[in-house]
Amino acid sequence: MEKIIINGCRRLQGQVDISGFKNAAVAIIPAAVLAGGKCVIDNLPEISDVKTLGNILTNLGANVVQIDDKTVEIDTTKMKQCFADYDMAKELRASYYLLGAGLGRFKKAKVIYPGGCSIGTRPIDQHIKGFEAMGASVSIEHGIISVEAEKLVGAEIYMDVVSVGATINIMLAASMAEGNTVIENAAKEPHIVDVANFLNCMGADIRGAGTDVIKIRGVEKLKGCNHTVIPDQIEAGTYMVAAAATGGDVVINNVIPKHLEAITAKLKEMGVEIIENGDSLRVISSSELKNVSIKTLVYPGFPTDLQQPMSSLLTTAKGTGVVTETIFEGRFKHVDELKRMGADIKVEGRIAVIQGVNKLSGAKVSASDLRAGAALLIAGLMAEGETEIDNVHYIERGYDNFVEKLTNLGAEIKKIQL
Ligand SMILES: CC(=O)N[C@H]1[C@@H](OP(=O)(O)OP(=O)(O)OC[C@H]2O[C@@H](n3ccc(=O)[nH]c3=O)[C@H](O)[C@@H]2O)O[C@H](CO)[C@@H](O)[C@@H]1O
Ligand SMILES: C=C(OP(=O)(O)O)C(=O)O
Repeated sequence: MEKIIINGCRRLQGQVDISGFKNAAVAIIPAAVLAGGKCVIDNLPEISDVKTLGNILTNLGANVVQIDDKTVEIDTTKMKQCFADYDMAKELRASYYLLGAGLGRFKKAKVIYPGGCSIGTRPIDQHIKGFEAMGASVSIEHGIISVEAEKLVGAEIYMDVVSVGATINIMLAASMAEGNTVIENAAKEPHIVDVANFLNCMGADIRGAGTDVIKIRGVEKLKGCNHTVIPDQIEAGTYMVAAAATGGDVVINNVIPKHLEAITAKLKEMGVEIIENGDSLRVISSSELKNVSIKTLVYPGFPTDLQQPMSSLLTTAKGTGVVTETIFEGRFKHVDELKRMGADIKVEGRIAVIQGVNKLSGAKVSASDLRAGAALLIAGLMAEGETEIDNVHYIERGYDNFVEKLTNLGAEIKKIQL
């Protein structure tokens, strides 16, 4: 077992380079199944979700070669089917992208019902609705989802809820369906655009990604290609919050500032100075920050993945902040841990009311999920004394080399093996 130990109250200063986007990478790796050829994917984050997906593809007959720390070559030529190993696939939610990719290439696939972090229910009815509209039959038995189509045919699909996962899964399948697919009320997140760019580079014909209407003309065959994953907006946002929370002055490199507008606006509202310079943002905190309210929304709204880290920052901001989580009902599990550190937070359903206190104090806390872990890292950096965080494996699902990156910024943080 591993733990993180942080000695708090150190001002973060310096520069940090942001890695490739986890939530794009975990869709792009399964998408390589569609190529039936060799793809080279770089700027991948060094995180456990990426490693697990590489292992799943290897197990399915793909040749996955690590070229360097951030680059893999995936050759899916010899793959014959897409029935993912149960135990491997249950490690992460994103294994469900093998459904869309397998359906597109082999006209069938089997994957465990979504696993990953426990942040509330992760329904897939919109994915199923899309697959069925294209002529697939879908069954769920013993926790395994099976999809199969004699003929996959493009369709007009109106999404009842805006879903990132369903939009991507339908794009994957539709890329190799016969005829045209239109996804209405599609999600617009940056990772949708990145996956669409990857598919188009493989020879797909997708237009409109990044808007709420995506049009896909199915093609018979795709081919391998090279792709660079976009920067991780959530990792970037987490370091922005960490800088703000420690009275810091940090330059965050390799970002797309447009993807960070929601978090930038909120931090500015709190009194943080943010200076944009090309693909870098400099975050300069002030001694007294004002509390704000946030409401998680689909892109370009405030991302649910940053709600927990942001909540830590609000615990010592002056006044009252209201956090409304509209996407995942189980995303307040970090709150009890923050209270252990002295935070004043009341949760009522999907709303948390945070009353700013003077300081947090270090404590032994436990990460319940990936972004709860990020929230506790930030709280530990803010707190007086020592904070001990367990369940480090959750944080490693999504944060590339975070101990090294934070140490380089002046944090006193170490990982210990027990
Ligand atoms: C909109 C949103 O913020 N999506 C985030 C969500 O994507 P993820 O793809 O996991 O979640 P979705 O975007 O699919 O879910 C959005 C909402 O739609 C609901 N839903 C989803 C699918 C479905 O078939 N039926 C249904 O009702 C979900 O319960 C949720 O309330 O987590 C990812 C990983 O943290 C993030 O990268 C995404 O940005
Ligand atoms: C919850 C997350 O990931 P996943 O949906 O892959 O579990 C996340 O990235 O915050």
